Amino acid sequence: MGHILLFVNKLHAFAGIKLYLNLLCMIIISLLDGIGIFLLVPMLSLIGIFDVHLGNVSFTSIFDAMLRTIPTAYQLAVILGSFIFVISAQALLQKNQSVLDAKIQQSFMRSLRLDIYQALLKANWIFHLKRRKSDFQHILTSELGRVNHGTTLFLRLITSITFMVIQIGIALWLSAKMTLLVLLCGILLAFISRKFIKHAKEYGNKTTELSKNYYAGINDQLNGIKDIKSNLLEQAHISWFHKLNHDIESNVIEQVQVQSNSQLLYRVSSAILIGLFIYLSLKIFHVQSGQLMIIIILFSRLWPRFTGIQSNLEQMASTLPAFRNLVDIQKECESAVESIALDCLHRSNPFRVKAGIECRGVYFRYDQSQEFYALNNINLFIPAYRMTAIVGKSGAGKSTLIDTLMGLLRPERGEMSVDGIRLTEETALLLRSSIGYVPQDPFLFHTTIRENLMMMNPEASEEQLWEALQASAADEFIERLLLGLDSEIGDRGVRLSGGERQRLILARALLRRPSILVLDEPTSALDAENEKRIQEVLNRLKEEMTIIVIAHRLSTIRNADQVLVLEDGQIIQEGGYQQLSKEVNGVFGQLLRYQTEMNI
Ligand SMILES: Nc1ncnc2c1ncn2[C@@H]1O[C@H](COP(=O)(O)OP(=O)(O)OP(=O)(O)O)[C@@H](O)[C@H]1O
Repeated sequence: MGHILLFVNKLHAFAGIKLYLNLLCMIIISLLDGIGIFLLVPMLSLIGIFDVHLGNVSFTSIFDAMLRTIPTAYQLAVILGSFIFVISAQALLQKNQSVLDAKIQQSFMRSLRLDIYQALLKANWIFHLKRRKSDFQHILTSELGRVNHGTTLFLRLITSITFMVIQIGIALWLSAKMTLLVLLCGILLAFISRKFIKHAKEYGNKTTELSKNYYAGINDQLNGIKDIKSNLLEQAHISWFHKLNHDIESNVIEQVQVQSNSQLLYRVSSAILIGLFIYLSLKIFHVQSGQLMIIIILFSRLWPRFTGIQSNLEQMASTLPAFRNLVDIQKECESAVESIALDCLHRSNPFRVKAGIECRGVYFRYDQSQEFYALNNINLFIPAYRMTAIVGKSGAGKSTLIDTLMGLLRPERGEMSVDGIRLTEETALLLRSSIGYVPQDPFLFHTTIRENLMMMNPEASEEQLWEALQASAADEFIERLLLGLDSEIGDRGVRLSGGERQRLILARALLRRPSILVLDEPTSALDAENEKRIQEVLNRLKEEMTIIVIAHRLSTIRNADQVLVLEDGQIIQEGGYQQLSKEVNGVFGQLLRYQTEMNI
């Protein structure tokens, strides 16, 4: 329940006065509802429509006196007219309150969604490395939907409780003894129903787990659809999907069974109680028929409130795990938040590297409970306006080193500096704002080429776009497209070849006019002709920026000024390309030899 209260506090902080206005509306609606229904029968009996004895029902004397001032011929019309007025006023207010309710709720959900999304984007890279992406999708869609439902239920609960309290007040005024008896039964019912709430919470936990697996599985399988189809793995995945859906179905049916059991209990207990009440009223308390009529009306109004609240609580219990999930992820994101506000970064001037980047005794581990260091005592200097290449076998630590240089990963030990200034978490972020990054697995959005490029620099002119495209050797293939820059490139750029995607990503990175250009395997998907073009491009760009490039294809880095060879997280060789290629027994010489042999 603590988690729900946390959200209620948030809702309170968010909606403020509107929440109280909503509550006030609810109170007035409840009052009008109570007045309209409860008083109709006694009023009709006052003018002799019903032959019931109202006896000593205290409030009737007030209305009796009022009715006497009206001519008899108009009394029925006045009573029915008042009834219609009260109920219509209540309906009108109810309509407006429903809209206000929806507005509060929807704007609260919008702000919640935005908070979570921002928290996710502002969390540091190591946080993202440790989590499954599908968990975020699950939270931002399914879990937020359940929290939305939980918030609706909570607001409905407040309405029901307000309604009930007011109607209890009116009922107490009508007949204290009978009302207290109904209340006692209500409390008894709440006590018996505790186990239903507990079950609902358990099913809620199971729902969270199952929907998390569903999202993760779907995500993985859709990402690997080509793999599935090429390797004829369809049947295995369909079986997985079948089983998971069966589990989801069973969970929902069990949940509905528990809910319908509780509904059965409420209905049967309601019938028993009504029978018991009528019996007690007539045989033990000897109440008059007027009072009995009021008691029946009162009971039929109050009891559904009790049961409504009860089933509301059960449904809320099943949404509790989603609230907990959301709170946990937000807390985790907040504890992993990058120290500088992103909007500050946009306001600050771009950082330009003048001398170079230095690492001294840098160590990094992905898992601090393990002994394995992905970077182990790294000492290096990357000179500005030069091309530095990082090479090594698979798993040597190249990507980890690049991520550390970009400030995505923080060294566990050691120091990093730029132009002699020590890199803190804050300055590392500033440094990142001046980096253009071309990843190994280029990601493009499902939109036009133009929009994909403009994301990096929304103010770029047509001329600047083509300049970047020329620099990355992407101009020719775009000119050939029917819609040129306005061509849609499909999901993750699927309508382009691997090499075209790589060149487009390079153009996008160049649009930012970065001080440092970081390329992770920039030519892995290029043919020899385009590789040569990229080589020339990089050679030219050296004059404007510092270039760091990871390359398995060593031909790409032929013009590198410095080559760093990594093995097991350590730099085992460094020097110019020509110098290292002459050291035939060195790792670089070996790598070069393997590649030359493979190309023959
Ligand atoms: N997110 C991670 N969590 C745990 N260990 C990781 C993670 N990423 C990489 N590693 C480990 O760190 C080591 C260095 O990995 P890294 O990706 O830096 O190598 P690499 O040289 O870039 O390899 P490749 O050329 O295959 O991309 C490897 O042993 C790898 O298993």
